[in-house]
Amino acid sequence: MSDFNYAGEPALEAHGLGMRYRRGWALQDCTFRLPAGRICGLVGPNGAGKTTLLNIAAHVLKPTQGSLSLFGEAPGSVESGRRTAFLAQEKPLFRRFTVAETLRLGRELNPGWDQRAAEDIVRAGNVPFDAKIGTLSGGQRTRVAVALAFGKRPDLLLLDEPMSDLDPVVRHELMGTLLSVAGERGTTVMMSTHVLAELENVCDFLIVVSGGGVRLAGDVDELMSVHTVVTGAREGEDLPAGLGYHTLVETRTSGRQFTALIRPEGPVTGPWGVTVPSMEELLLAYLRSPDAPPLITPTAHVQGQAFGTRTVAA
Ligand SMILES: Nc1ncnc2c1ncn2[C@@H]1O[C@H](COP(=O)(O)OP(=O)(O)OP(=O)(O)O)[C@@H](O)[C@H]1O
Repeated sequence: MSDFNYAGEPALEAHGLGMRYRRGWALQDCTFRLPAGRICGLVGPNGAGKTTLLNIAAHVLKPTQGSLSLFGEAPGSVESGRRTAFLAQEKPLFRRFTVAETLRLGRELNPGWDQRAAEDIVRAGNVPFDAKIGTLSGGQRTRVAVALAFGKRPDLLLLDEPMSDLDPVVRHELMGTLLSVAGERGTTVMMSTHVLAELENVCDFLIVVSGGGVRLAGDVDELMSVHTVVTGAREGEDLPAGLGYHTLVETRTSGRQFTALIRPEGPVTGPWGVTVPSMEELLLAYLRSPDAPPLITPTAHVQGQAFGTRTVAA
């Protein structure tokens, strides 16, 4: 995709967003936008602030600083509530309700409810409609929660590690459903996960948070196009001097070899092998190097963005 979508309404936009708990700041100075219609992977180490960010977007938490808007509206507004569905890690469902009663509640609470989509998701997992939620396995409960979220026909789906208790086959199937439903309806998805391999071929947008800040954000093709993996021989104990001309995200050495993920600042010249990183390589490099200079690409860039986040030319 070379024609990046800069224009159009952002589904989610954060300005100087910060959240302080008693123990300290969980998020600080987060500024980025997620354009509508994107499938966004939200990645970061444990305690990075992913759940906090999703909880602010879902109006579960109120930020300490800054603001976040969903389709231009505050998270608590009727309009953004109607357009957004949140699948939290805990999946709070009424244990005494049956599956059918749970879906009926979804139908009563949501004017645009899609009963068929919700039922199809439940049926695909052979979950009995007359079973009480409290008697279901963790994975079956997750399936019902996914059905509730999809049945709402949201414009924005916020998913906090949604598939963590699902077996690999079900995970794959529900991910496929997620993609096809989102593709059909143009739903924006923001999904936190630790399973990096799962994001490849699924996400077209990435946000990496670490230590409470945004380290990387943007369109996947854009991000790939400004990073390069370089491999070559070390010079004595040091990396080749020419590498220092570029922005180094991560360097690793093994024996006399080095591998580096760089953001080239010009032609990469030298006796080195040069390859395009995979999404997993890119994400791992940023996760392993929390001190790498942050990068917010134009698709994720908010007008008047604070100094300290570097942008690349369009
Ligand atoms: N209710 C709370 N009270 C105090 N501190 C909290 C609270 N919730 C989260 N934190 C702290 O805020 C930081 C960010 O937590 P958060 O749950 O947002 O991270 P995360 O990226 O979702 O982590 P994980 O990948 O482990 O789910 C952590 O240091 C956590 O201990």
